[in-house]
Amino acid sequence: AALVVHSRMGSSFSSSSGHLEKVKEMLKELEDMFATPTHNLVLVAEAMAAEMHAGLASDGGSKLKMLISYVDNLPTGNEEGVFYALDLGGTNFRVLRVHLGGREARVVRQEFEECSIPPHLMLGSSQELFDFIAKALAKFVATEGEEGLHASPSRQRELGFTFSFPVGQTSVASGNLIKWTKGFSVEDAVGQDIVGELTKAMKRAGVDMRVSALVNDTIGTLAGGRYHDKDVIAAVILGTGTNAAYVEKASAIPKWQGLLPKSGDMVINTEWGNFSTLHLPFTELDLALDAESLNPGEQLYEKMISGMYLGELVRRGLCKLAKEASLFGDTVPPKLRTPFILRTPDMSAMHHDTSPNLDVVDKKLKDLFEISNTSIEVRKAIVELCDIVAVRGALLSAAGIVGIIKKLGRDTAESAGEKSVIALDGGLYEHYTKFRICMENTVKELLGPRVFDQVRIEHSNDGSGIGAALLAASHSQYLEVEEI
Ligand SMILES: Nc1ncnc2c1ncn2[C@@H]1O[C@H](COP(=O)(O)OP(=O)(O)O)[C@@H](O)[C@H]1O
Ligand SMILES: O=P(O)(O)OC[C@H]1O[C@@H](O)[C@H](O)[C@@H](O)[C@@H]1O
Repeated sequence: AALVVHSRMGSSFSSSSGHLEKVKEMLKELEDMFATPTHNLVLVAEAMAAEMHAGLASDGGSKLKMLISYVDNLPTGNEEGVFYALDLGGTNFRVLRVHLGGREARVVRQEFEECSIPPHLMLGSSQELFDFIAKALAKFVATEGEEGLHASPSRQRELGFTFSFPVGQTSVASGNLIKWTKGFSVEDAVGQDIVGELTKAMKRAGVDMRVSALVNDTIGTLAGGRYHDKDVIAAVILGTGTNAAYVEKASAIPKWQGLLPKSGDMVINTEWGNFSTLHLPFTELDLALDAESLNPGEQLYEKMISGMYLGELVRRGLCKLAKEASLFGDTVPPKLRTPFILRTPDMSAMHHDTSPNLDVVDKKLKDLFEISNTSIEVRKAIVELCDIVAVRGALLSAAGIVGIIKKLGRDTAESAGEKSVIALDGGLYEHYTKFRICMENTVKELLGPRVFDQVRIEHSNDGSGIGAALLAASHSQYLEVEEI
């Protein structure tokens, strides 16, 4: 395979004294530990495709749950009316109102409110979490003006619920929470029907609304992406967590016991964050992060790639350099030991610092760790560490995407006729430029130019919100009535 060429700050860092010599040596060790050469990426991609097959063959057949979404037809573009969407992600929570105007008008109007999820609710009770969501929804519904009433007169409002956690769907509008991921651990919600929990909370909050679709955010993004581009076949989220969904042939799902859908398609939520293979470059930093996480042994691929964890991996690398190479002098600055104090946005800001004296790095060190008077060489070492961690995440994300393309048999010159569009979203993808560029370049390197010509990676901004509203519309209770 072609040599993967990716941006590396690399050799700009030179040593001027003994301790810097040790820092440089250790950075080289870390670079070797994090290395994912091309032949490795090819094996990771092949392992992803194989695990996808295994996960479709039987429940428990793979670390990839390959969850059936019961979404067997994606939006047509004809959807009309006012629909609501709730989008519960790993960091943010949004309520949306979308006025759909059908094929011509498309999205007539979209309003939304976003807020960060109070951290204590991520570790509290199910009722506290869902009451918070329902109360925010009640407040937002109250702002609906005349327009909404005209668009959907005397109808019970309907809602698409985007829920960014693994759910064992029992229908398109019901499903039981399998486990929490990222920073959530609301124990009494595990195993519960998420729609049931929300419906009870909406009643308590006086909201008269029906949940007509419960979808993972990757499915919402896929639906939102397909709404604008018929060639969208998969969606990937690189946000607080990471995941992918794609359109599978219903006949290629041995574990599917239901009737084959008319469309012949079934959207699958791969839950690829839980992917694992021997070909992943596990380092001591990954093992320690996993052991001390809320979900040890779970989501190992996600913990190497996604926004919740990249900054934490850099922090752990800095601790190692401080302890073993005296990066910041004879002691380890106390704040450096605080888990998750270095968030990925901070890492990204340092990584993208183009100032001659790396002033952004200097400011972050002061603001976050109360570390000052660092030399330019130390700051360059920190940027180099950010690059090592980010590049590995980008390379592994690219290998995952190529794995899906392989699973769909679209990685060969024979399939060159078919366009394959991958809808991408998530705050990490959207804001971490070096990560995004490295990932996209790597997909191209791994597929080769001919096949890559038929593959497009598109940013589907906020696809999951619109997508959830579209899926609510296409599964509306009123739709059946009209059809009859
Ligand atoms: N400037 C940034 N640089 C790098 N990563 C970022 C930046 N801003 C946000 N992120 C990452 O994106 C994540 C938020 O992703 P987003 O998709 O917006 O929300 P959610 O994960 O809740 O769906 C954050 O957890 C953070 O890790
Ligand atoms: O949008 P977020 O919060 O980054 O979530 C991305 C993924 O995060 C993973 O942890 C969840 O298991 C997935 O279901 C989800 O799609």
